[in-house]
Amino acid sequence: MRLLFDQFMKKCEDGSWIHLPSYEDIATQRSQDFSTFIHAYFPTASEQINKEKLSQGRIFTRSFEDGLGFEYVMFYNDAEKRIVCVFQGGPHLQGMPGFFHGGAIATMIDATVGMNAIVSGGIVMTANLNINFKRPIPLCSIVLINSQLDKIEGRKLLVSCNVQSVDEKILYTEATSLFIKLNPEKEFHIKELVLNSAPPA
Ligand SMILES: CCCCCCCC/C=C\CCCCCCCC(=O)SCCNC(=O)CCNC(=O)[C@H](O)C(C)(C)COP(=O)(O)OP(=O)(O)OC[C@H]1O[C@@H](n2cnc3c(N)ncnc32)[C@H](O)[C@@H]1OP(=O)(O)O
Repeated sequence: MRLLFDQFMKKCEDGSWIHLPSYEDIATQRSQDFSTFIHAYFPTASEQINKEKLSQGRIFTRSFEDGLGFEYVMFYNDAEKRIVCVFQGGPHLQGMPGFFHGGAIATMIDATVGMNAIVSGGIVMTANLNINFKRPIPLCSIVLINSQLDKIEGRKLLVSCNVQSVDEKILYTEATSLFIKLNPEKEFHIKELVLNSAPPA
């Protein structure tokens, strides 16, 4: 994992790739904006969200103890509209004995294509996610999740993705997704927010 991280960090040196911040980096810097964000985009639902619970909110993929759940880092290439996620799931993501749970794989795919759609299109939500599980992924192995923005049609963003072994010899999973941009008139400049929270390359 460290070796792959260093290889991608090297690619960041000429500015073609960007090491994306973790959700915690964004949340720590902008948690005071979360209520404003919810109120702007989900005015009806905002009344149903318990403010106390909101302050305890944690992104699902970062809610496990270190090393047991989702360990990952994402890199973004703006020119190619690609995000590569280097993912090493921990032992608490087991489904069939010895392999990752399909829901855990789906979660990481959603997080990766979702981040691609967010930096490309602003505030979006997943409307559809289609996944073909082609080979089981051995528990605790390191994989690459390669996502690509294919098309933007009005409010719709189509993002595809595959999950491969690090040597690219095994294709584990393929997915396509549809994201819908919410209330475009209330632009939240999420791309700047995400990129400005980026840790130094
Ligand atoms: C201060 C801080 C700020 C924030 C910080 C953020 C930091 C970010 C960093 C890190 C994030 C990590 C990233 C995670 C990513 C994960 C994302 C998720 O998992 S999202 C959860 C699951 N998704 C839902 O819960 C959606 C539920 N669905 C809805 O809310 C609506 O259905 C929605 C918004 C998707 C669309 O509803 P409408 O009312 O806006 O739009 P309509 O008119 O229905 O659809 C627009 C067009 O799209 C088509 N469409 C909609 N859904 C479709 C579908 N399922 N299949 C095909 N077409 C569909 C429609 O037919 C329509 O097309 P025509 O304009 O007529 O051509």
